[in-house]
Amino acid sequence: MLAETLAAIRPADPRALAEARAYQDRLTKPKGSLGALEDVAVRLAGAAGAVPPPMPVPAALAIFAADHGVHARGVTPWPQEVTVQMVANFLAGGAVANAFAAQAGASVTVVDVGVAADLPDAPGLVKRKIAYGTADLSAGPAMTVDQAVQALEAGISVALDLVAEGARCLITGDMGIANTTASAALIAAFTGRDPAEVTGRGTGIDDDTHTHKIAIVREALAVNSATPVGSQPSDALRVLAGVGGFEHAAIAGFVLGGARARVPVILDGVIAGAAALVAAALDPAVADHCVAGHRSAEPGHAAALDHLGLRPLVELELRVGEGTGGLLAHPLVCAAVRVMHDVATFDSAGVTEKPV
Ligand SMILES: O=C(O)c1ccc[n+]([C@@H]2O[C@H](COP(=O)([O-])O)[C@@H](O)[C@H]2O)c1
Ligand SMILES: Cc1cc2nc[nH]c2cc1C
Repeated sequence: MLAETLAAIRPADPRALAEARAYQDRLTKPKGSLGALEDVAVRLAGAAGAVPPPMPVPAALAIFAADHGVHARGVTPWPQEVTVQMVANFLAGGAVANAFAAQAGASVTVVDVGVAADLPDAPGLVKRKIAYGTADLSAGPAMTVDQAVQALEAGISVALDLVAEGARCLITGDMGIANTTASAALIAAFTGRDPAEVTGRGTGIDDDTHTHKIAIVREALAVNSATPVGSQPSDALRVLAGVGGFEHAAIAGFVLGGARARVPVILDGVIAGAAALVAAALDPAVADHCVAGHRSAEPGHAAALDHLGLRPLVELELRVGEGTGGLLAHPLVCAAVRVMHDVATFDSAGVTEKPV
């Protein structure tokens, strides 16, 4: 399924991109006056191969949940059980992501790809557990390449299923105590930045723990020979398996699945940024199908977005994950596309253009 998906992904359609850009300039507004929103609408036109692009509604949020062996190294103040407890909270509708999803009119699907506990069946829960958490990435590979592929394929099939059910915009979400450590390691590996530049404070840690966390990321990169990453897909898979998490792998698959279905994917925070680097290393064309919902407070997120060439729509110092930043950006993406559907042209409205 991974190979089939990679073979099916197409880059942005250059004709639709050019046509959308030219159309923006004919709408009744000064040229370029909608700033970055014009770029979003043009990007979606290129991704869909249509001008105007389809409205990105309804939206579907998928929260990929997993645990991390590196938790045992003291990289986060939170107990590992919070992952499974928050999964229950998402399913009961009580998390920030649920509130923001209600506001955005988005559905919420929770996917267990590696929580370190058994979960009872529940509406809205998709069970695709690969293992009960990863191994400690600072001691050796976090997972096998085979497990990484299984998690990628879980993400692809969740994306394709949501699109088959009618979703026309996919939003990435994550839950996993300690996953900002794996995110930092992936970002350092794929961007070549130093761990000290891209390792942040996650849910909130003191200076000593932050110094320790940077050292753990360095150990992880060294023990897994995770940098530099070569240009073959097998290199990307090896690095993902070495220092990633199951949710990173699944989110990378979710992004690939959206690109395959030509349905735009709004990326959330640093975990999604790290996962998108994996997806883009597997197929650079996926970036054309992504919108960066926001820029989180984690320093590695900006590094990931720069590497991907994506500009975040919202910057509110959010650092909760779950898909919250992606959900907040959804109405902006809708507004950008609606302009192309609803706004009159200078010709149709009889408005005089600026003399050239
Ligand atoms: O989305 C982000 O950029 C983000 C930044 C910091 C923390 N988080 C969330 O916090 C958890 C990981 O934090 P930590 O400190 O345990 O590595 C995980 O469940 C993430 O969803 C998320
Ligand atoms: C309470 C809590 C909620 C979260 N949501 C995403 N990551 C989280 C981490 C914690 C600790």
